[in-house]
Amino acid sequence: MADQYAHDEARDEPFRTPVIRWEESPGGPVLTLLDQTRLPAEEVRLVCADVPALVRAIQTLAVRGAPLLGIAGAYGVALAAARGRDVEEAAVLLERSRPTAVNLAYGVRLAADAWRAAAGKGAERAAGAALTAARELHRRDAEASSAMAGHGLALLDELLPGGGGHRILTHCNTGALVSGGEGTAFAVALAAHRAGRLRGLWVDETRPLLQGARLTAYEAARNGLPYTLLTDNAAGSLFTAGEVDAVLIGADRIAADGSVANKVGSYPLAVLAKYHRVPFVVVAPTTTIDPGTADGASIVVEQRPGREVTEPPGVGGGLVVAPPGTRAYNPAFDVTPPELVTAIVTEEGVLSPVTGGGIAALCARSRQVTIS
Ligand SMILES: CSC[C@@H](O)[C@@H](O)C(=O)COP(=O)(O)O
Repeated sequence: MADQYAHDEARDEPFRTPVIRWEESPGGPVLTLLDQTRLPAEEVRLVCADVPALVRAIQTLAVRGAPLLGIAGAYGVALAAARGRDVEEAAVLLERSRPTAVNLAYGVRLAADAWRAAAGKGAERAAGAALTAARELHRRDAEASSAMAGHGLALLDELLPGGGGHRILTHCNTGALVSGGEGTAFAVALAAHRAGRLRGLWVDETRPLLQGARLTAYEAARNGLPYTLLTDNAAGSLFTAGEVDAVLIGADRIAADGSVANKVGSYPLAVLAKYHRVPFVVVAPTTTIDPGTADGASIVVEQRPGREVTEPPGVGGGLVVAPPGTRAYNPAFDVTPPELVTAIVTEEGVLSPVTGGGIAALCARSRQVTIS
């Protein structure tokens, strides 16, 4: 079955449009985003001149993925401050725009705290402080990416000592499109590829919005990874065929007990992995760990419009796949309990999710903003 992997020619050019960038324009500062709803067809630049535009971009998933949502949220606060808008109101709007990825609240609060701390020094200094906080988060996320890639590859090599190269299954999109750097789970696969130790990357298409097919396959192709796309419901047959050595996913929120919220479809993969004795590894920066959420049941899972299922926007545009009036269940995420998670790779090292106290202690040490 190894021949099924597609070997694409390496195409190393960067995205034509930055994933996220603060820019000065004649009308004032703007936030420039790569519109992820238009990928892979075209790389289109989306310009947000105010917070309502950024909130729309977040809710339509033009900008998405936990670490990038944090960075976008922080820049959003800086944008409101720089444009003389009501920063407290902007922070609330941004934080509420999507509920599950804790990074969004983290980024918003980081920049808002910096703005508040400098508020006594005048509007300009306070706006500058918010922007500095956003830039610092952006930079730290890039550093976290490379650290996670290193720790993740070392873990894979330890868990899978055979010399034949790793066959990794991944879900959703966790690469450069969601991060200040090269991402989370995808960055580990990329590091394995660069080290000559990636035999193949299995990419779940990730229904209904197809982040795997549209975005991960796009990033894999651009980086010359040996990858193969599959429908989400084909994963079971891959495990049965012994074609998966490890599952690598990202996370949107990790509760203090080690429960992991990630793109819907992650939990079934964890169950499959457990049954087939395959490591299930979560790769996430410490900003995704939330000591303020006690357990998996306390994680708020975003419910998205049923229309995304009955008329999937990424599938042929306007294609209707169910009879008119069909109700659809469309949670954006599911929660994997800690006992199904082999390890959590962070920039600080590898954690065991069964030591929930250890996770909370790590958060307390590494975070400047507490989310509760
Ligand atoms: C590093 S990304 C981890 C998660 O944010 C990712 O797997 C995911 O679930 C993203 O969901 P999305 O709804 O596309 O924002």
